[in-house]
Amino acid sequence: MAATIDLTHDGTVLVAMESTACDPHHIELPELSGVSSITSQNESVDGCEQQLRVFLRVRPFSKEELNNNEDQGCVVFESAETAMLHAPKGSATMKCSEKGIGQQVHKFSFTKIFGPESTQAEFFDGTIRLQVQDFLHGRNALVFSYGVTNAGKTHTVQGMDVCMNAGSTKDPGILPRALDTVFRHINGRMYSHMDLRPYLNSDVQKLDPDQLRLERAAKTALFSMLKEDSESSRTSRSRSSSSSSINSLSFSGVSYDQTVDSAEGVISDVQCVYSLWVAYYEIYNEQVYDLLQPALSNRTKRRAALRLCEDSAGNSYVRDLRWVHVQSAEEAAKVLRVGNKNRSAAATKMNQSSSRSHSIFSIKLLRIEGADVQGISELSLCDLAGSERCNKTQTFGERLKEAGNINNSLLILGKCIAGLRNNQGERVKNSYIPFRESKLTRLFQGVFCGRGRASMIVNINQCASTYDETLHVMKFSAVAKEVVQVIQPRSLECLAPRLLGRDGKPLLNNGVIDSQAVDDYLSEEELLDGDEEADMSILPQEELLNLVESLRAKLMTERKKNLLQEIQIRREMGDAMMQQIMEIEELHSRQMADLKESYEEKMDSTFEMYKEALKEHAYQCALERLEEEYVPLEEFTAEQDRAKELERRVNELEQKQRGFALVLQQENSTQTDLMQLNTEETDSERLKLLYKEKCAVEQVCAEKQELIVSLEKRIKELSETLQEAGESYMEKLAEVQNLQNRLNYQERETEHLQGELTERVLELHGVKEDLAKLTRDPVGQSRPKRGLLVNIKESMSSPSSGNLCRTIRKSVRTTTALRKKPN
Ligand SMILES: Nc1ncnc2c1ncn2[C@@H]1O[C@H](COP(=O)(O)OP(=O)(O)OP(=O)(O)O)[C@@H](O)[C@H]1O
Repeated sequence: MAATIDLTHDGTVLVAMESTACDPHHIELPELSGVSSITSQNESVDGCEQQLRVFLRVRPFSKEELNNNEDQGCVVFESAETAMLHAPKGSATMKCSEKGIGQQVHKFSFTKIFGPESTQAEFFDGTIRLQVQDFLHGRNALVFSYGVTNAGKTHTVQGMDVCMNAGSTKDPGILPRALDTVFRHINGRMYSHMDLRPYLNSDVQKLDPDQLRLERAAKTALFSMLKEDSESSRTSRSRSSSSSSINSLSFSGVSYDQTVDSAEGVISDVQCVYSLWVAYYEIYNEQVYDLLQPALSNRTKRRAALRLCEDSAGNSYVRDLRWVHVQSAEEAAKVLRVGNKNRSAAATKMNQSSSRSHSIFSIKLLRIEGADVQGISELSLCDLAGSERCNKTQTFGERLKEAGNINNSLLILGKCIAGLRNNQGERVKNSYIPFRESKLTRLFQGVFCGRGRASMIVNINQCASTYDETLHVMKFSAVAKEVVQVIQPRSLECLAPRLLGRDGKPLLNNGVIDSQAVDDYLSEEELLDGDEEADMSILPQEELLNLVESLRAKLMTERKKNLLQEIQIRREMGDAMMQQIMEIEELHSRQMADLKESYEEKMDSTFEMYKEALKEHAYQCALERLEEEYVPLEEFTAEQDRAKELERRVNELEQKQRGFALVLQQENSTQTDLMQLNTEETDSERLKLLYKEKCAVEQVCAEKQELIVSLEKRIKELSETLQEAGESYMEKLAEVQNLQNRLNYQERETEHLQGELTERVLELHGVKEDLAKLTRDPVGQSRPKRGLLVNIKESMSSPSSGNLCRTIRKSVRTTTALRKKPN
């Protein structure tokens, strides 16, 4: 249950009381005249805001610690309210600060600081004496000690010898001193019978003679556990029957200052008598055990775990917890010693007598006038188990489990305190406070939320080796100090408790239970899970039947409401999913279009690139060849002219040769004639000339022939180069073709994906229809009520919603595939 926020008319934001904080039947009761006159002069006015009081107590070093060089000046006191913590070398804090994370020095302020030299008396007077006075004046009070293991919590709460389970207390702590103060205060006004016993959270039960006999026997049995000699018992009994006196106190170290009490104002109403009851229990491994119940078995020393319940107003109490009527401080001390014997203490590495549980000593004071109980108040002193780091303390097995539970409940206490702090202030957030997550916080939820005053004692040692843990505790206390408690007005808290008989029926007429009010105050959680922890046994049978009927009706309404809510949520979920799927689909199509476009662009550009490259290549090749075979034009023309000239001359010469041949033939024929006629000298000269001419012509012919051959060779080479260029062009053309084929393949794939998308859309329509059918289901159909989340999960796993899930999964797979594909 979270603390609610109340915005008052003047704009101040307060942490208001929880529903557990006030009793419906109490509200109806008129304020009692006798109560209002009992007002504490030292505390703040009722109904106001008050900061949680946080006291720091620093214990002195032991000899062993001094020998181990634990004194490194880690704790320095600046004033009576401020202390500085200096990180020692080697601590995690120092290492962090060396790396630039965090600081080496931390400053903390407290309501008051008590140094190592402070005495138990000084501490009591400066811290909870006022709360004890408040308790005597009818107000609830809670004091809890918090700190790492071996920091001195038990010493502070119980004192030197009590915490060691030894005999009498030499140097008593706040608990024996509180008891002492109470007994001195009510001295001479003790209610001599034990027939009025505390019941549930803040009610009183009238015991009949049988119950009374049992109560007496139980008390005797309890004290006999201490195996004290009969002499001392007799003395005790005689003292019990008489009024309490200073000499009767068992806490030998308590020194009593009469002036303090007189200054606080003694209750003027002499008609009032008091009955005092105490209980002593522990929370060990998240189980509540009564420290005053004998163990179930001698071997295991375990007792039955008790249940934590809530009364009809939501106030927590421990069911079947043993309340012992005490009539003197000595009896109270005995109760404490019996409980301490049973307390789960085991030696840890850091503390030879370490408390492994949160122990709570509760005192209930009944204010009786005539036959009526006018008021009841409770003072609880809680000695929390020490937080510890498991590796440092070398914790194993059972000890490790204990440490885990201890640390967890302290963590939740821290969360609750931080939650209370966060829920107050200017910009309030009504955040959830996890009171119900641990037994400890559940028990004290009421006090934290205004049903009394709480104060915290922070115990620390100054050892360098536990510096980091100590710093953590100090940080926790800094948060706690910011918590502002809004204390309920006395008019609500100090009203008379109900007086109930053996069968639980209220004995007072004006204490009639308003079933409607109970209905209103029962939380929804209790209604739904039928938790056995809401104790209804206090209601009479008729009321119970009415209550059951009204609860059944309420349950039906709740179920209907839940079903409608479920349908609404399903519809909203369906719409949200549809919206999501549409968005995914749109995204897909956009991605596909983009993809297609980019592929096309890529292909075009690649094609263009290859084309360009091919052209370039061909051009380059041509250029190279041209360079190799380049002949200037004039030279080529001149050469051609020469060739033509030579050809012409060859032709001329050939004609001439043919002419000569004819001539020679003719001359040969005539030569025979002339030979006879001409002289031999002329013939030979002509022949020589002709022969010379013939040789010259033949030489020119041969030259021309060579030139022709070389030209033909060049022509052949050129045609080969051309052929090569053609082949490489063909190759490039083939590559381009290949790329074109790939582009076609990609296009086909894109079409395929689009087809799949269309299929998904059709499936979606199917799912939408399923949802619509679901929505049309009749509202009144009874279904097993197992919680909204479970039903939603079931519906999601049902065959109809299976399609939806598959669709979503497929969509997600497609998206993932698409994301991967482009690369
Ligand atoms: N103010 C003090 N003066 C002298 N001795 C002290 C003081 N406070 C604590 N000590 C001693 O220190 C030791 C550890 O104290 P104590 O057992 O109270 O620690 P604790 O915090 O209760 O430890 P745990 O959480 O493990 O039970 C005891 O021997 C106790 O006597």
